[in-house]
Amino acid sequence: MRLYLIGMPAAGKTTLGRALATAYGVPFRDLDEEIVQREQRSVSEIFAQDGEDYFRQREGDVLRDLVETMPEMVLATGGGTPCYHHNLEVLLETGLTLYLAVPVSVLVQRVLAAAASRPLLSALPTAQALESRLHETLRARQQFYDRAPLRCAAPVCSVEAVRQLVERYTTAV
Ligand SMILES: Nc1ncnc2c1ncn2[C@@H]1O[C@H](COP(=O)(O)OP(=O)(O)OP(=O)(O)O)[C@@H](O)[C@H]1O
Ligand SMILES: O=C(O)C1=C[C@@H](O)[C@@H](O)[C@H](O)C1
Ligand SMILES: [Mg+2]
Repeated sequence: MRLYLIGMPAAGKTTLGRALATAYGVPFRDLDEEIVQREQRSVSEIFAQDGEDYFRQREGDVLRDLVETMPEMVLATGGGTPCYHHNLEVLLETGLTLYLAVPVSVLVQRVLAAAASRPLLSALPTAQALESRLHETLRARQQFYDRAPLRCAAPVCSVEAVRQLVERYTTAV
């Protein structure tokens, strides 16, 4: 099986993705981490040195490479992945996509709690500025996220809850 997790920054894609991969006994991949490994520099460095367009190009290429080489995996995508370079079509056509729908208020708390790991977002001057930015980003991305066949709306989405969703979906289609 190929299971793809999409959603906003700090939605829990990496955390839940790892746990799901263990539960299903398939390899876990994190698209941001794959890009970092191949580029030998952090996401922030790539953005600062070569710009977002370059990052999005790399993101699309690495996604396609992973899909071609990994018949089974749980993949945590980057927050913007489904919104660029027809990546969403790649996801929808090659695996099962789950949208982690987490309220902006929860995302704000998580970003503030782990500021060091998200320098771009946590550089915003106030919690209100962060909240506005996340609302704005979500508004633009919702149309992409909503095309996922599976959605987990609780702020805390358990491995068991996802397994049931997947089971129900795969027996219904
Ligand atoms: N189900 C959960 N309940 C509570 N906290 C969680 C949960 N899942 C993740 N977190 C916490 O929220 C933060 C973000 O989680 P994580 O890094 O998995 O998100 P992400 O979607 O991969 O983010 P990014 O888009 O930045 O890669 C982490 O600090 C993590 O410990
Ligand atoms: O939401 C976004 O646009 C991003 C989220 C991260 O996962 C990284 O892919 C990068 O920082 C861009
Ligand atoms: Mg992540």
